[in-house]
Amino acid sequence: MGNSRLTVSLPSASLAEALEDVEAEVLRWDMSGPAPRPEIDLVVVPYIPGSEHLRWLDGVTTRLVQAQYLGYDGVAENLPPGHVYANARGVHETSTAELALALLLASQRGIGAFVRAAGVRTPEPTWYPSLADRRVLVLGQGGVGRAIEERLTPFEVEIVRVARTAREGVHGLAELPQLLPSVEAVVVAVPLTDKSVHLVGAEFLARLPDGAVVVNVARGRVADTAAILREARTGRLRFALDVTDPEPLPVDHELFTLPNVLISPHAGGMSTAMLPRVARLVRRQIELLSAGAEPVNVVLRR
Ligand SMILES: O=C(O)C(=O)CO
Repeated sequence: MGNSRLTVSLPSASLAEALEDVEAEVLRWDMSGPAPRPEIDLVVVPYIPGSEHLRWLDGVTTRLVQAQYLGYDGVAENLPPGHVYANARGVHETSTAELALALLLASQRGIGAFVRAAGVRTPEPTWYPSLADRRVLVLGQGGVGRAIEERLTPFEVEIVRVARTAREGVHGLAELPQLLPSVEAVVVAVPLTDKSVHLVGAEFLARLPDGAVVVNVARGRVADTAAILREARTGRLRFALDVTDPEPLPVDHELFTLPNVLISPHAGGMSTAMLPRVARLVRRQIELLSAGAEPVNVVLRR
C-alpha cells in the first residue's frame, strides 16, 4: 500500500470491464468470503442489500471502502475499525427520483388497477386525481429529495419541502403534524436514522386527507409496516412502496393483495445510469488516492 500502483478490488465483472483501463492493479473480490490480499487500497463493495459483507474487512488494511449505495444505515454497525467509507452520492439520485415519480403517477392514476385487470376484465373508466394543482410534500431534502422536486416541478404541483430542521423555504419535521392534513401526496426520501425509524406511522397516516398517496423510496423501516397495513386495508389512502420492512416482503404478504398498494422491489437505484456512474466515481477515487489526495463522498471513518 502507499506505493505508486494502487490495488483496487472490484466486486463484479461488469464494473471490472468498465474500468479495465484504470492505472491500478485490479483484483476481483465480491466480499462473500475472505479478502484476496491483506492490504487493498480501494475496496469497492458489492451492490447487494444489507452491509453484513463489510465484516469481511476485519483484518484487511484499506485506504478507502467505496460503496455503491447512497444510504449507509447499518454500516457503522458492520464496518470493522480502521476503515474509511465513502457512499455513492451522485449515482442513484436521478434514478430513484424517476422511480418515485413513476410510483406517484401510477398510484394517482390507478395504473396498478389497470394492470391487475388486464386480461381478466375490461377496467372501468373512472375518475382519478391529477397531480396538477395538488400539494405534494417531499420529505427529505438530500440529493434524492431535490431530484424528486426538480422532476415534479413541470407537473404544476405545489411542493412542500420538509427536512429534519427548518430553514428558508423548508419546513422542519416538527411542523409535519400541521402540514400533513393539507397535502395530497407525500414522497418519503429521508435517510434511515434513529430519528426517522417509523416516522411514517399511525399518527402520521391518520393526519393525511382521504385519497392521499404515500410513496416511500427511502428505507422500509422509515415506515411502520403494521400501520401501513392497517390503513391500507381501509382503502382510505394509497401507497406506493419501493422499500419495505421486512425486505423483501414475503410473497404471501397481505400488502401485495390490496388494490390501493403498489410495491416495487427496491429498484430505485437499479437503472442503466448506475454502472457508468459508479465507474466514474471509482475512477475519480483512484485518481485522488493515487495523487495522495482526500477521497470524495467520505461519510464514515472508523
Ligand atoms: O443508494 C441507495 O441507498 C439505494 O437504496 C439505491 O436504491
